[in-house]
Amino acid sequence: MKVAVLGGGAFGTALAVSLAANGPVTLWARNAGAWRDRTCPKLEGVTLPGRVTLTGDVAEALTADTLLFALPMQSLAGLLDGLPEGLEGKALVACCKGIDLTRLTGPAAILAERAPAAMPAILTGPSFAADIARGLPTALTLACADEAMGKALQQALSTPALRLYRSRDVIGAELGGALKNVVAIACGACIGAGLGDSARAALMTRGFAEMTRLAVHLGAEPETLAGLSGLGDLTLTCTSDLSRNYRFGLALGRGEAFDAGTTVEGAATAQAAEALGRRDGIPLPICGTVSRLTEGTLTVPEAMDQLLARPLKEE
Ligand SMILES: NC(=O)C1=CN([C@@H]2O[C@H](COP(=O)(O)OP(=O)(O)OC[C@H]3O[C@@H](n4cnc5c(N)ncnc54)[C@H](O)[C@@H]3O)[C@@H](O)[C@H]2O)C=CC1
Ligand SMILES: O=C(CO)COP(=O)(O)O
Repeated sequence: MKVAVLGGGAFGTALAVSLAANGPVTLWARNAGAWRDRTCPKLEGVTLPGRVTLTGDVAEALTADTLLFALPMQSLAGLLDGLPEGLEGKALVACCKGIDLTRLTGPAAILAERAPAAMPAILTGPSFAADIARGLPTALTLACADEAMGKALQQALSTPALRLYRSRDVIGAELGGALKNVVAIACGACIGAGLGDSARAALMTRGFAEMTRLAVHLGAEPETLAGLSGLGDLTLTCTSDLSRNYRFGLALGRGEAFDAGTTVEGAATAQAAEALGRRDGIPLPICGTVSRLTEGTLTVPEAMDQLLARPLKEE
C-alpha cells in the first residue's frame, strides 16, 4: 500500500513519523511552506524522518492508494469538497474525532458521501501525538465495515510500536472518540474549579453511560464503547494534562482564557451531540451542560448545581 496522510498538524505528523517505520509516506500539509527544518509548527521537537515526503501539493498526496485524513472534524467536509475526482478506488481512513455540526454525522458518513463506492475506515483510540511520534507503545482501533479491507489496513498501518485492533463497528468507534472529548472538557472544568477527584470519577462514569446511550441508539455495539476507542480514550483524555480538551476544561473551571488557535474538538461535538439528543429524544445531560459551558451561557458552579439537582435515578 502507498500511504499518504492529509493534514499536517500534530496528529497527521505523528502518524506519518510512525508509519515511516513501514515504508515511504507522503504527508500533505496546507502550510508546508511554514515548516522549518522538517518540523511541524504544532509538534515541536519532532523532525520528519527521511522516509516522509512533506508536500504542500495535495495532488502529490492523492497518488497514494491509502489516504489518512488527520485534520479537525469541522474541516473534513470542506477539504473533501475541494479534492478532485478519483477517491473511489482508494482506502479512505478518517483519523478525526468529532461529529460534523451541519450533518450531525461522524467522519465515515462524510467520506461515504464524497466517495460512495469507497469503504471508509476509522483510526481512533487513546494516543497523544507526542507519544506516537516518539515511538512510545500505543494501541488503537481500526474500524471498517468490510472485513477484508479492515484486515489489510490493520496489517499496513500497524508498526512495532503502534498496535491496531480491528473492529467492524465504525459508528461505535467514531462516536467513542468523538464523545470522550466532551466528557474530558467536563472533567477539566471540574478539576479546574476545585471540585475534586470524586466528582471527576462521577463525571467519567456518567459520561460513559451517556456516550454508550447515544452511540447504541445510533447503531453502535456497546462492547465497542467499552474498548480502546471509547473507555480507553475516555480514561486517557479525562486524566491527562496533555489533552487539549481537558486543558480547555481546566481553563473554564479556573476562569482563565484559553488559546483560540488550539484544536478543541469537544466544544463543537457537545453542540452536535446535544442536537442529536434533542432530535431523537435521548437524554444527554453532560453533553448539554458542556455545550452551554463552552458557549458561555452557563458557569461551572451553575453547571454542577444543575447536574446535581436532576431527579434521582436508578444507575
Ligand atoms: N493531537 C493528538 O494527540 C490527536 C489528535 N487526534 C485528532 O486528529 C484531528 C486533528 O488534530 P490535530 O492534528 O491534533 O490538530 P492540530 O491543531 O495540531 O492540526 C490541525 C491541522 O489541520 C490543518 N487543517 C485545518 N483545516 C484544514 C483544511 N480545511 N484543509 C487542510 N488542512 C486543514 C491545519 O492547518 C493544521 O495543520 C482531530 O480530530 C483530533 O481529535 C486524534 C488523536 C490524537
Ligand atoms: O484524542 C486524543 C487522545 O487520544 C487527543 O486529545 P486532545 O485532542 O484532547 O488533545
